[in-house]
Amino acid sequence: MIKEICSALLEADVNVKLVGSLRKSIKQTVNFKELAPGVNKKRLIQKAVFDELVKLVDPHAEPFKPKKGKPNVIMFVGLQGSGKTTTCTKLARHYQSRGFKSCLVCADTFRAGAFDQLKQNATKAKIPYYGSLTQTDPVVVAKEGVDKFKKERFEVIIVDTSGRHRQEQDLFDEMVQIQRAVTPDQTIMVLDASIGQQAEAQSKAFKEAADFGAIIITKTDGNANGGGAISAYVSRSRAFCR
Ligand SMILES: Nc1nc2c(ncn2[C@@H]2O[C@H](COP(=O)(O)OP(=O)(O)OP(=O)(O)O)[C@@H](O)[C@H]2O)c(=O)[nH]1
Repeated sequence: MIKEICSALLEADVNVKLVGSLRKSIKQTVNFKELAPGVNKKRLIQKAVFDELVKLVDPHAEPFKPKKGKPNVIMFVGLQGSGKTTTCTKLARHYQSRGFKSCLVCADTFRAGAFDQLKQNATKAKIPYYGSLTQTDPVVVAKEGVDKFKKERFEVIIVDTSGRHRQEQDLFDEMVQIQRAVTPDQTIMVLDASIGQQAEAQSKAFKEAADFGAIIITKTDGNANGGGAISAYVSRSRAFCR
């Protein structure tokens, strides 16, 4: 059974070294020689695997929690099409349903249609939003939006930024400028699960530029390679957004 589980993890693009250490820890945890008769071995292995996987992604740090009664600015960064806009709205709804006055700011002036997309998502989710069809400087839009919502006493202000690649220095500089302008309490990097082992280099580049505090992995529903992103992430020892 352990062999099957390890094969499944390898198929899901989990780093081979991680699978090896996982296998070792499971074998140490489940000592077959000393098992009492009648013990359900299958259950025991399942629990050991589950515990090890949880340990693997445990950031050993308290996840970011917004504070009531004050503005908490969250900025999203990530590659093009990784799912930032979609996830921003999901997170805004998540906090809204937990009693936080939440809103969205579209600082993506790069992609035509980005503001419309955010508007559509936000309207559907009944989340107030801010953006501009005429202002081309994302730093200005981000600052205006955050200032406006702060004045209106919003508690969770989520800033969506445009997608960028680590090779695009100008876009990276722009991301840093937005970060300086809105001084977020938390920066979240969004990673598409299908990126696989590439995630490590990407997250390293983003970490060095924007110093994110958490990662959200998207599209785990449609792709079997989520393990690559997870293992790359584990190697960078960053906190998952929970
Ligand atoms: N299956 C699946 N699709 C998703 C998920 N998250 C986002 N998408 C889809 O992925 C596509 C890109 O998502 P966006 O939210 O626009 O990504 P983005 O990072 O804001 O894109 P840019 O602004 O161009 O950088 C859209 O078609 C989404 O519907 C997810 O968790 N699962």
